[in-house]
Amino acid sequence: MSPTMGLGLKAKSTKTDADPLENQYQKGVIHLCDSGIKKVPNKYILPVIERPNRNGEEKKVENVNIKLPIIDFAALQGPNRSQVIKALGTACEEYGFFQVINHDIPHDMLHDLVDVVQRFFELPFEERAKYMLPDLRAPVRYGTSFNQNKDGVFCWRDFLKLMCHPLSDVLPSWPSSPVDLRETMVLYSKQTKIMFEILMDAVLESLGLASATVSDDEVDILKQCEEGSQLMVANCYPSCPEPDLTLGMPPHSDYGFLTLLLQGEAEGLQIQHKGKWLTVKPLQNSFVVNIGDHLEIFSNGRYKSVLHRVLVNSSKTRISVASLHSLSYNTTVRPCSKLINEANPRLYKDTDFASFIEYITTCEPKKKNFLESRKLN
Ligand SMILES: O=C(O)CCC(=O)C(=O)O
Ligand SMILES: [Fe+2]
Repeated sequence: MSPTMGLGLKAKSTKTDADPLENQYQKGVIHLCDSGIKKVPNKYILPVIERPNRNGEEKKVENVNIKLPIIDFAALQGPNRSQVIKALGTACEEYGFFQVINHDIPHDMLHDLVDVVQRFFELPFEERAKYMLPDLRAPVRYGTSFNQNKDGVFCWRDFLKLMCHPLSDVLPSWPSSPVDLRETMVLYSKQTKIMFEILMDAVLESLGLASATVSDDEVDILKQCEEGSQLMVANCYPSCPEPDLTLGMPPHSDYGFLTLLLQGEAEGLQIQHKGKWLTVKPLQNSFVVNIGDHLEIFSNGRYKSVLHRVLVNSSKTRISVASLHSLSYNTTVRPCSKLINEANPRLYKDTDFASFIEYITTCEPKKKNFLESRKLN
């Protein structure tokens, strides 16, 4: 007899009650949809409390659509910069999200990117499966759900993650099919990196850190961003027969400093604002930018990473491409010393990208639980 049984504790069942289709789900939702399913399998059905559109009132479109604060990228670099910086600071404090227009990334390039990503997701499963690697640090990773090794309920999403730094090291691992994928994604990653650096500079200015030599040891944070990490995540959310039962992505915050998101015409992204889920209205050729956990830490809580999630729909596949930027793998992220004083004591411990990866290897990512684990007291 096991030593715990006599104490009335339940012995762990040796019976395997694994779903026989578990293996199938690991292959992703595109694969699942290709098999012609008409209903959402239990594996994807959320508990009622976590489902979208729980009450009819949330369906009244006029109540839920939101136009995010707009940041004019061209104006940011012109004579009205100080006004734009002010608007940026307000957007960061009130929403944690903003929409960037008038940027200088050619629209053709955005179109080509979405097109090549779509063609990647349309490749035969065996071709995509070459990149299904369990190691979260792999420079290229194809997968499904949010964290398929940990998620109890699966999300209605497949993804391709590409690390972008250092490019010459990672590029040979990127998918070789479609043939134009590497070239298109390299061009795009370089453009988004430049845009990130310009936006970070503006964010620092909005925090009153114009000099940019701001970290404890007087290391230039912008320089660290320039040498930092970039992860591109292409998301595919196939149309779903019962979209009210599941989510494309669960509520989460992004780990880095800023995320630059390109979404197509299909709605789906929702952000949490004042306790409500609001749908971000897509604006053609613009970027949705949001604050990640590392910027929340760096700003010592002045700018907060905001929970967001993705709804799926029954009529069309949705594609999005997120570019996540932070410092390099082992560089410490800590609250900026100039933002700490008696009235604003230090709120967070030191962290880095490596600790985040370690955390999600061992815990189910839920909402902002990584950031919570970095809070002092
Ligand atoms: O697809 C979207 O709209 C959002 C994607 C997202 O939140 C992410 O990749 O972290
Ligand atoms: Fe996200």
